[in-house]
Amino acid sequence: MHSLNVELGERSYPIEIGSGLLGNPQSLQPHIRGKQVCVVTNETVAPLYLPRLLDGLSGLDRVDTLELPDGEAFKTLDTVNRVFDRLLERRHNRSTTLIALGGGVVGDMTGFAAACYQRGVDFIQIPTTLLAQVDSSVGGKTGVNHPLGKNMIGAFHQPRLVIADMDTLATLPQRELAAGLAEVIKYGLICDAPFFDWLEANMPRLLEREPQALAHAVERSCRDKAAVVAEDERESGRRAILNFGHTFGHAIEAVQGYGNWLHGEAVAAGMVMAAELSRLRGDIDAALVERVRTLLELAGLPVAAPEGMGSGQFLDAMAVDKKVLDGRLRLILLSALGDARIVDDSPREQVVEALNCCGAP
Ligand SMILES: NC(=O)c1ccc[n+]([C@@H]2O[C@H](COP(=O)([O-])OP(=O)(O)OC[C@H]3O[C@@H](n4cnc5c(N)ncnc54)[C@H](O)[C@@H]3O)[C@@H](O)[C@H]2O)c1
Ligand SMILES: O=C(O)C(=O)C[C@@H](O)[C@H](O)[C@H](O)COP(=O)(O)O
Ligand SMILES: [Zn+2]
Repeated sequence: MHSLNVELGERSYPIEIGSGLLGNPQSLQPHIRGKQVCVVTNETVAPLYLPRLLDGLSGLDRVDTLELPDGEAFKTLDTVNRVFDRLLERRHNRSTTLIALGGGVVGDMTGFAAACYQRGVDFIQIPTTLLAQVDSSVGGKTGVNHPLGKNMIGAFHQPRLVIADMDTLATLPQRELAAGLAEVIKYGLICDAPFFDWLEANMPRLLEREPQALAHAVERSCRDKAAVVAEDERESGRRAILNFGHTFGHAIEAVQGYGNWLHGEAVAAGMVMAAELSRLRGDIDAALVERVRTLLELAGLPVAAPEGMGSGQFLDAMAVDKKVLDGRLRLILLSALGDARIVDDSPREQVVEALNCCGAP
């Protein structure tokens, strides 16, 4: 087992990465402060992993469970309200701990419920998708979507513990594995050039789910993310680099309808758009853009805009991005492999040209 720490003073917490962690009371129970927990999961993950997790929780006074409907389309306030209903029906108090068992959708909503319930209770992340293990379970961004924009309602609320049990990846559909690889590749691009080189050499091993390769990718990604979050917990500066590809990607998710393009797929295409824009500004060369495209394609990810989605639709949807300041788009662009920065002076025509390069007329 590998253990990392997210260093945030009194809000610091461990990320435990390994095999056989789910049903082990020793990995979980020392981190549960009260004697009550509510496990929030979904209808797909519950039959696969809830019984094993419940073994790891035996001995507590109260263990309630809640199964939410599955899918990005259900990442809404209405669904979070079902968590509040369950907690109130079962008289959970401020000493309760919510446990998110599932992918990023369950994690983001459970974290948001934990941030709000009785003004804030503990929560633990048990991510079961690659994307959630390498990204969404770490860093404390929680929330839900709005029809007009992705993750528009939310809160920063750090978990007390993250447990990434690598065994859960065995049942993940290949399309979901690829979606997680998009965020893994993101770390190489924004802050870890040697990791990008490693990914180029080892992508076939990851796609074959070789345990050592997957464990290395999860650990390295979590390490990279934890370092950025420790520097800037609430995204007042550097943390925004974790949004590389996301302004374009969130536009795709919203315009296509939540769940039609997976988050990781939309981010993959968005990263190519951001790389093209970086090239048009003269910051990186065409050879690096090709490396980005090639690696994403090798991972089985889309590298162009959805069919029929034009640059006008992109720009409209991108105008609600949370990074917009005084009406100006702020985009995360590359200065080099492994080096990203926030840019607020890209002319509209150049953004349109980058979109054109990626198949959006
Ligand atoms: N908070 C953050 O920092 C952050 C970071 C990145 C992404 N996100 C959010 O995360 C969400 C995407 O998360 P995701 O990619 O995990 O999607 P997801 O939560 O929808 O899970 C993908 C699918 O896999 C299923 N599943 C989960 N674990 C499984 C397993 N072990 N075996 C088989 N099936 C399994 C789920 O039921 C779902 O159908 C998006 O809403 C995105 O905005 C948040
Ligand atoms: O943790 C972060 O910070 C991120 O930006 C990680 C992203 O991968 C993630 O998709 C996040 O939810 C995007 O946040 P948003 O604030 O841009 O909606
Ligand atoms: Zn993301």
